[in-house]
Amino acid sequence: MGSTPPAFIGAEEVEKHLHRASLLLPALEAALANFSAGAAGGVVQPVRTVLPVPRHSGYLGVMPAYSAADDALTTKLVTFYEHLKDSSVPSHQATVLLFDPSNGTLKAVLDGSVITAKRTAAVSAIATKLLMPPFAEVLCILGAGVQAYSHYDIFTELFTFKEVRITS
Ligand SMILES: NC(=O)C1=CN([C@@H]2O[C@H](COP(=O)(O)OP(=O)(O)OC[C@H]3O[C@@H](n4cnc5c(N)ncnc54)[C@H](O)[C@@H]3O)[C@@H](O)[C@H]2O)C=CC1
Ligand SMILES: O=C(O)C1=NCCCC1
Repeated sequence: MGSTPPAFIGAEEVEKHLHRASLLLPALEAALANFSAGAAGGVVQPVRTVLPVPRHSGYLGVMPAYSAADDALTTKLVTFYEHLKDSSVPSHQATVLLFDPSNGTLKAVLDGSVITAKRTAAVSAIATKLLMPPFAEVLCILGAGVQAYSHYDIFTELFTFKEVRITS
């Protein structure tokens, strides 16, 4: 590790930077296009490694990626556990590590849970923008957890629905 300790960017600060979910769209659209372009797009993103923790009904996922276009080297670490009723611990918890790609120094440790919530919903919204039939007027959400909220936020920011139905 370099002499300067890595910055720690907590959930509140991440949330502040991404206060409108749609702020993520341009960066994600570019990243998805780069990924889809194969080697020419300069994205290296191996399939996520998932380590089961069967004794505790959980998993640890490791998700490294490098983007040449952004010169960004990062990995997300995400745990996801069977959600126990009334548990105060979220079923999914994540941390993002950001490295200096030129020398491998760890530059920042970011809360990854807000990023996971908003990124996942934003990618759903991008797919929906391309695939949604023009006459769609009801938004249906299965589940009422973290992703339900983040999907509700961005979908109602970007599209107009007559009705929202949530089942959980
Ligand atoms: N592809 C991706 O990048 C990501 C995918 N996910 C996935 O999205 C899903 C939701 O994640 P979170 O909202 O963070 O979880 P969460 O634990 O916060 O919420 C899950 C919700 O689903 C409800 N639920 C459980 N079984 C159900 C059923 N049979 N029918 C209807 N509702 C049911 C629960 O009551 C709860 O409201 C999970 O499957 C998760 O693994 C989550 C994060 C990223
Ligand atoms: O991409 C993610 O983040 C996750 N995907 C599926 C399950 C847990 C988290």
